[in-house]
Amino acid sequence: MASPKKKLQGLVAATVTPMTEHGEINFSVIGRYVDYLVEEQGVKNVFVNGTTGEGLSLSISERCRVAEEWVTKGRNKLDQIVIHVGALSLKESQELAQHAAEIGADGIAVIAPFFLKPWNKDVLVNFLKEVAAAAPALPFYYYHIPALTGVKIRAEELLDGIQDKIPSFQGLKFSDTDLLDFGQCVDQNRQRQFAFLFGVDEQLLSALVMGATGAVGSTYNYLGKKTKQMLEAFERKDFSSALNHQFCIQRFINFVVKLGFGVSQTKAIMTLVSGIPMGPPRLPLQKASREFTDNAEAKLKSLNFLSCTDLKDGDMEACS
Ligand SMILES: CC(=O)N[C@H](C=O)[C@@H](O)[C@H](O)[C@H](O)CO
Ligand SMILES: CC(=O)C(=O)O
Repeated sequence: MASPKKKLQGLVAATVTPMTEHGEINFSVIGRYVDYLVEEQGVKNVFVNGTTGEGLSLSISERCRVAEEWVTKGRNKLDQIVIHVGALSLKESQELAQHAAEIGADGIAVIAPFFLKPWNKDVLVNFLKEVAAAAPALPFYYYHIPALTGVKIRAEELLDGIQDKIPSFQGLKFSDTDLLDFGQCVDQNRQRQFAFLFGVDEQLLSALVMGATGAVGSTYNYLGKKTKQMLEAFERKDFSSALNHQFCIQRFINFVVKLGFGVSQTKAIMTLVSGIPMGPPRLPLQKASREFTDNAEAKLKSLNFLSCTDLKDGDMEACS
């Protein structure tokens, strides 16, 4: 699948990695997961082994097997499967990149190494370049997530001249709230066909205004359909509807953020909404509490985000 790819756009679900109660990867439900995303959420792109997928908590061989399962089960159903291959060890990252190419993934993404860190742009670009070179035919995306990596080199600075160093560079996954940096990434690269994928789901509308061409996020697993309504409203320049949709999504995210929201909670919500057992996360994460799940369920219902037969009439909060 190394032929030139059509641009990655629209929604991309950052997938969770299903696990058994004993903490082993539950490969057997990935086929159902693909069908759920496509049929129930209308989401046809996935980002595998990233933050939400606990990629950095998996062994290299587990990461390879998870990637293989998504590629196998997603064949002829998904549009694009991007594999996150970032690692602290350049060698491991290269091995994962090469593996992604061999199995026919559609792209690879890499975060900045975050223990021994690159302290300037040139060093970071050199690291990324070495990874990209292990899979030169695969579209390469830089995954900017400074709050988690602690690497705060601005994306705008990183993108300057990057294609000279990394010919397969295809875009940016921007998981930060600095819209000045994001806007300048778009503004300074208008002539290039880069994908600008935004990664803060609660602020996607602002990023669309700044020129985002798509979005990668955890909530598109279960709010994909809702978020598509916002994208469609934005496309037809119905900004007031688009804002209503964003506010509805924000009401949910704001609610769960206050309860404590992360990968564990995403797994619990996704289990609840899809009916597919995603299982607990792996240590150091802890399983979401029953109380969290009950509260999240009630909120999803009150916002009309879940099909529910016993909603009270005239529920003022419901979002259409
Ligand atoms: C840190 C993190 O996991 N960010 C995700 C993707 O980048 C987002 O999809 C968030 O989960 C989402 O925006 C909710 O805050
Ligand atoms: C959210 C996201 O993009 C990730 O899980 O990596």
